[in-house]
Amino acid sequence: MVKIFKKVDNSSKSETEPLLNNKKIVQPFCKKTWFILSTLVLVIIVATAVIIVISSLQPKDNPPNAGSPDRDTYNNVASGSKLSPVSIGTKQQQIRLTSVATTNGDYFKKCAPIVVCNAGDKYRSYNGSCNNLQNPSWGAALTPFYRLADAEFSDGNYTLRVQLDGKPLPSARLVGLKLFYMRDVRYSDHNNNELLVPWGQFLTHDISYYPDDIRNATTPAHLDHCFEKDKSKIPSECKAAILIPKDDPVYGPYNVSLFKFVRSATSVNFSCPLTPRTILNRNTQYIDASHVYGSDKKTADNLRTFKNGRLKSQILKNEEYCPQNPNSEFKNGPLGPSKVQFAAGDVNVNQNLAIALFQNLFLRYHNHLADEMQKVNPSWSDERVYQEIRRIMGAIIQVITYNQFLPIILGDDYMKEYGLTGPTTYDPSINSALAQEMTSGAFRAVHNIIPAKFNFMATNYSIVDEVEPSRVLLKPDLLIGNFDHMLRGFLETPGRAPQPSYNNLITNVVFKIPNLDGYSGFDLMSYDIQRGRDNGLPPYNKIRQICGLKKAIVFDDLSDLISLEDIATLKTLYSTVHDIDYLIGALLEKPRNGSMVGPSTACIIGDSFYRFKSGDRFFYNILGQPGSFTPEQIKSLEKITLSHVLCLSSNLDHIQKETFRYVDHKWMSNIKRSCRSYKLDLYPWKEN
Ligand code: HEM
Ligand SMILES: [Ca+2]
Repeated sequence: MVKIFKKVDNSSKSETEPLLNNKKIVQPFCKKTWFILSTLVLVIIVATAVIIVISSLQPKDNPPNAGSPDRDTYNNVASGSKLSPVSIGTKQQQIRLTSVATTNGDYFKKCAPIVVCNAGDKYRSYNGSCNNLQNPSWGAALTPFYRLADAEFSDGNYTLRVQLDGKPLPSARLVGLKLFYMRDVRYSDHNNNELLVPWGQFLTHDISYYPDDIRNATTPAHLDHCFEKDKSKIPSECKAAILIPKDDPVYGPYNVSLFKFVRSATSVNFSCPLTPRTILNRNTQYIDASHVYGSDKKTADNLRTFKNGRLKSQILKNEEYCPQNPNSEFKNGPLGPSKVQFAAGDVNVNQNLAIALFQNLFLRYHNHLADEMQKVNPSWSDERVYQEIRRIMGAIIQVITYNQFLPIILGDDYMKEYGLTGPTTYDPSINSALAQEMTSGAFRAVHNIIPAKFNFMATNYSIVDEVEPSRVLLKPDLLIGNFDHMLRGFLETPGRAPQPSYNNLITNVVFKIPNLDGYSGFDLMSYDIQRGRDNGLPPYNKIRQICGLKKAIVFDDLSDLISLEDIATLKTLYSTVHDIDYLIGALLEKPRNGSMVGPSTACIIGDSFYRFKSGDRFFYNILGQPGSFTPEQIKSLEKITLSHVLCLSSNLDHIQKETFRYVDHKWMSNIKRSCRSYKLDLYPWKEN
């Protein structure tokens, strides 16, 4: 029997009265029941009042997230500390970080171009400007990374940080070796496949790019002189080179004594001499598919056919790929001549096969959607189709990131705590620019899930090739003809379990340059640590404070999150607990259950993605803006998973809905869905 309930005004009676066929049903209701119920209600009211009074007497530095697993940690926050995160709201406690940096406004006061915006624009600008109408340059390409805390340099402005006792920091290579050498322990993650890696990198290239210092383009050659006997001949760039210890198990036998490290370009390269060193992000700092289209109009126009909204492409072995870049500086890259150098919205498209695969997937997806949209709206111009698909692509990358990727990296609890779920309310006071602490620190900690090898898999799941990253640096030729093999390999291989170390190859022999005398190589971890120092990242202990974790006074205070064994090694490397590099602390922290990262990483990632969502006027589920999607369009977009993109842009025919989930093809193949079931419904875009 169906009961329909309707609110009635007469409060002397029960609040809701069941109606059936609009007739009142008389409920049996005796006086005794009425008495018991009202007594019960009275008791509840009194008890609640007592609880409220008691809790209001508690000190104000209560844990922002009482009841969560982080409760103890938050209890340790010094009360009133300027660096403490703030929790807001009562129903769903949310954590907000407050930047304590003093320099975030400098560029905008001194160097930002004057931008005139049209508040009614439906589409994003190419370079991200005019997203925030009060601060039109916020988040635009070629504006500074945001800082949560002031930069830390030993001279305040430029020179790499030193330890509290004045000694130089330990060599980045030495730190990596002592803590992580041959520590590849928990190899496989049987919940997730390897696809998290190319997605993580693809997402990174949407929001971040800072090239090496172009004023010092000759630096690598300079660095050959770092060991001159005549000290006056040693170039100043050597101060940032990464020293390799003599007893290095990999490089020692070849007498390789340093990694050539080139510092990043700063605002000085762009005629804006700010101090301290200020790094400009070359890509738009919104999740807006700028790596597909470009972060400026010239790049975007070069990638367009100007017909039917399509992007330029080339056909190789009967398949569609990104267009060739005839001007690529890597046609004769470190691995020898390369016939294939792709052009895309981000210059790093050819860095390795995984990112090249994803740039190509999204190029294909754009063209597929453009064709479909033209069918739905035959009268639309090339411009209209192109802009509408560009807008949809940005939205799809957001949907996949927030619905599929972040819940795995952060876990559901952090997702809720940092306000990364559900509808979005636009807040123009939020600058969504990418934090330096994120791009040079927290997000790089996810380098720990990069696998040592990429498997190429045939349709029968047999592995036809295993490719080490060192074979694919800046030379994506191998992708041609292997597109589906590579994609299948990522989908069908369990991921590398998150762990403190990076894989052994990427820290030792990746990007090995063959045919050179001696031995030359690259260590991603050394570079990540050094990049943090190059960009003036605050050390780990400072980030702990920003994140509301306990400030350590002595090394042993780290035992709340780091093992005693690792603390013992840290003591041999750093003079004090205040000197530890952020990335190192981030990697050593024990992740919270259900998350892949530790609290000080989750905090910076959580804050960043909160700002990318609430500070982006064009975020896909913000309503009431000229660029907003309609509720029907949002519904259609929210049905999208990465599996849609993979199905439509490859020859794979069955993919699971939870795209990043590892599905053992032997036992669980029935979880996979036919690619025919994945289709973006463009009907809500149909115009009469
Ligand atoms: C095959 C996989 C990957 C490779 C080979 C790779 C390699 C690199 C390299 C060489 C750099 C520049 C290092 C420097 O000189 O500073 C870098 C930067 C970075 N990577 Fe990765 N990475 C991969 C995947 C990922 C993933 C999965 C993430 C995160 C989820 C990530 C996040 C970052 C970030 C945030 C930066 C700095 C951003 C920038 O350069 O603008 N990477 N990566
Ligand atoms: Ca972007």
